[in-house]
Amino acid sequence: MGETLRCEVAVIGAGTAGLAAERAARANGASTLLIDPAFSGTTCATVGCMPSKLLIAAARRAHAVRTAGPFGIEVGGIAIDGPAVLQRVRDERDRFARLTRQSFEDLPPGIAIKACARFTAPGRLALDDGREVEADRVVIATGSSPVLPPAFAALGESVRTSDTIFEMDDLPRRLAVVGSGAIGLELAQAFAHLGVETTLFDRAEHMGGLRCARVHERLHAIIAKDLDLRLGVEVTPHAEDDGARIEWSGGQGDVGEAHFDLVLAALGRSPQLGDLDLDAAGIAYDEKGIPLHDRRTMRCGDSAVFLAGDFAADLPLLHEASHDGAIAGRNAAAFPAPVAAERHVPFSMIFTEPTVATIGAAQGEGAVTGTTDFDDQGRARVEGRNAGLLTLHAAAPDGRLIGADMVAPAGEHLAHMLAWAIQQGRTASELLSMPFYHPTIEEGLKNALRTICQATPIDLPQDQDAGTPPGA
Ligand SMILES: Cc1cc2nc3c(=O)[nH]c(=O)nc-3n(C[C@H](O)[C@H](O)[C@H](O)COP(=O)(O)OP(=O)(O)OC[C@H]3O[C@@H](n4cnc5c(N)ncnc54)[C@H](O)[C@@H]3O)c2cc1C
Ligand SMILES: NC(=O)c1ccc[n+]([C@@H]2O[C@H](COP(=O)([O-])OP(=O)(O)OC[C@H]3O[C@@H](n4cnc5c(N)ncnc54)[C@H](O)[C@@H]3O)[C@@H](O)[C@H]2O)c1
Repeated sequence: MGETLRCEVAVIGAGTAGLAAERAARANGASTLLIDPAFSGTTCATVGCMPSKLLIAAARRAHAVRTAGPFGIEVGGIAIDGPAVLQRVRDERDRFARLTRQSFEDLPPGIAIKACARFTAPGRLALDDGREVEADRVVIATGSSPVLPPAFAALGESVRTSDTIFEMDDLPRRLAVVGSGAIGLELAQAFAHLGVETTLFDRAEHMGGLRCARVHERLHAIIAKDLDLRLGVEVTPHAEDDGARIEWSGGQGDVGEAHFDLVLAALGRSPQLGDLDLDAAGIAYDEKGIPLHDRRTMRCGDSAVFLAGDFAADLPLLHEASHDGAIAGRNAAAFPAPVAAERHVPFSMIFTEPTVATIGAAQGEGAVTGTTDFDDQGRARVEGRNAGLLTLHAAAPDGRLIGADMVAPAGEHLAHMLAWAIQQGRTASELLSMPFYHPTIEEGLKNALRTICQATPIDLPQDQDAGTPPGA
């Protein structure tokens, strides 16, 4: 029998969510243990947010240079040095991962336990090094991993997921990206802008979780200019000596096959259940194995188990993982009197050019929708980034903003502004009372806001000008 470690709060998984949970539990006075088999860095730093944004940054440079012609700037002989692009991605990524690992070293002695955990009973964990943990409360924060169905796994060396794509030595010549969610869209466009001949497939007709059909139509037109886009198709992969052959067929008569050097499977992520053995934890879970929990407390039923991060499969995003962790950690420490937290407005972005974002509620019954078209918006046109559409949804009768869908230039800034306004319960009229600098992309929002004002009894504030300066 190995050693038994005891604590008030044990956190399983040292990713963004687990680190936040341990920090919060300790700050609230609990004795803690943080258990992870690797302590190699978070998904965000090692294979997620940061390497993907680094690749996108290189792609943006390449795209900007290639599209400089209309500004009277001719750049001849553009050469993309694939190994150098990927090396910078890894070098910068490794720096972020190193900083994350340093934060493990800052943990008080004895808290980090390098092992894989599984439940043997409520409040009891077996570690794979033979030790046991007895904890009054447990936070599960084991994250998620890429889905790779057997037909794709059978491609061997010719298939990559986001876990392995950044380890390539060089860019492929022809790439198939299967899955047009956040990962597929971001990486397919980035590789295409880096000169890789790219085809993006999805069995669904809709990309990137956009809810508004008009915004999706605009996204479709933008992405289809960058790469070969095939939505609504079933894909069958076949291994070949020097890559893979993809056969596809769809309801619209889109049938074909092509050879690719590499396939990127971006088919979604599933929670890392591993051999946690949730039955032994004494908690109820759904058909996918996700424990039933309350998002405001992150507590599973009336048990002493809490969830945080991608494992909870609510909104698998970085800012939600850290918020989950803070809520779960505090409540695990405060047990048995959990505090219900206000959750952020649901808010997700996809870092394509232009940016895709969905915020809050979709266009629904009773909602008033205003639109901003960026195809001819002043500042967007000045910058040669005039492509995109934004729909802004407000509740009747007061024009309180409730949600937005967009594919928009400077979308990451617009999306933040709107997410904050929506979370604060602001009305269209209140936003129009704020200063809008000229000429900016933000100014474009006025169109959508004014439409909402006109459709509600609370019209444009009387002390605000209703005119439009040139290029607004
Ligand atoms: C390619 C990609 C790009 C992304 N880009 C963005 C983005 O731009 N913006 C954004 O907001 N989000 C993005 N995300 C999502 C974001 O990275 C995740 O939501 C976030 O990292 C989840 O953190 P986590 O703590 O839940 O999981 P993780 O960081 O994965 O941590 C889970 C930890 O649990 C450990 N573990 C697993 N099983 C056990 C066990 N049995 N015992 C002990 N430990 C265990 C693992 O070793 C790991 O360290 C991206 C994700 C990917 C894949
Ligand atoms: N910018 C960001 O915030 C960002 C970036 C990347 C990832 N992420 C996070 O990572 C999560 C996972 O991303 P993802 O893109 O892998 O998942 P996803 O669930 O968003 O998209 C998966 C896509 O694959 C398609 N698909 C599944 N099986 C298929 C098959 N056999 N053939 C064809 N198409 C198939 C689905 O229809 C879907 O469109 C996201 O939900 C997001 O939370 C966030």
